[in-house]
Amino acid sequence: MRQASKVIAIQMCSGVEPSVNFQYLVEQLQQLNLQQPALVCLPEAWLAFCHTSQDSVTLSATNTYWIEKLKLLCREYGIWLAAGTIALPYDNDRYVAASLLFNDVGDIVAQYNKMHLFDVEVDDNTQGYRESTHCAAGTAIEVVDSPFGKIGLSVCYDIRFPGLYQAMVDQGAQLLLIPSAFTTVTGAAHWRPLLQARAIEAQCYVIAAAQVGTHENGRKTFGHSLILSPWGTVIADAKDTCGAIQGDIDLAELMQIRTKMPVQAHNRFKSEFYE
Ligand SMILES: O=C(O)CNC(=O)[C@H](CS)NC(=O)CCC(=O)C(=O)O
Repeated sequence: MRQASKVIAIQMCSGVEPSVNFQYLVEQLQQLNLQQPALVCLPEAWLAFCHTSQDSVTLSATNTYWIEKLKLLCREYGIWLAAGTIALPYDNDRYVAASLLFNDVGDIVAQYNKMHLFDVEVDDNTQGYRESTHCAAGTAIEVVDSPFGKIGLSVCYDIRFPGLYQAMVDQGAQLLLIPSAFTTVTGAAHWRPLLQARAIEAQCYVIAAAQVGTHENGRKTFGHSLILSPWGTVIADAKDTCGAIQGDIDLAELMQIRTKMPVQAHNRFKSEFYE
């Protein structure tokens, strides 16, 4: 059995300028003084929380520059890094919201593109959200092995679609990453119960690094980055301040929870019960 390892979520109030947001990440890593193995998780749109989605398309053409710098950071600090989302090119007027996972020598070991896009009216003094205007939806789930356990990648609005998480658990997921930029209105009502439900029903650790506060682009986000145990317990909550929270992953505890309450084996909505 693998020993306990550290997971970290960095809560951010990203502005529009990548170099400023990147510098914030570097300062956080300098302060953290991490022991290995450690997995550092960043929020959705951490590198650039743009004024318009057209700006995200424009930036997507140059973001490989930052990806190369992230590889070096992983090597320098000996960390695994789940880099929230970064806009990467899709076609002339669309990007994909790519969630990249780097290992501790700076290799990209997984890329998940956000599947569920936030085309939603929210009573928060905005005109509503139309993410699909300039973002192309991902089409594939991503579960990947790591020293921390099997990691399933997802992003923000994905949290509302439990079928995605069931599919990742079917592929062996033990940790669910949910980098986010939740609205304050939906966050206050839904964020924590949704995350707890996914942790409990999937019997997985959940690491949800979030954006917080009033951003340079005028948006407001809910914060409360959370680390949850597979029992649904809140291990750490970043509340409404920027900075890092930490938790320990114990796969022996996860196995014990799954052995005592084998909900995956009991699930009547799996095809083997119909055939
Ligand atoms: O657009 C960017 O630059 C970064 N991306 C976001 O902020 C995304 C799309 S608008 N936000 C969400 O998915 C919020 C979901 C949410 O709040 C809910 O499900 O209630």
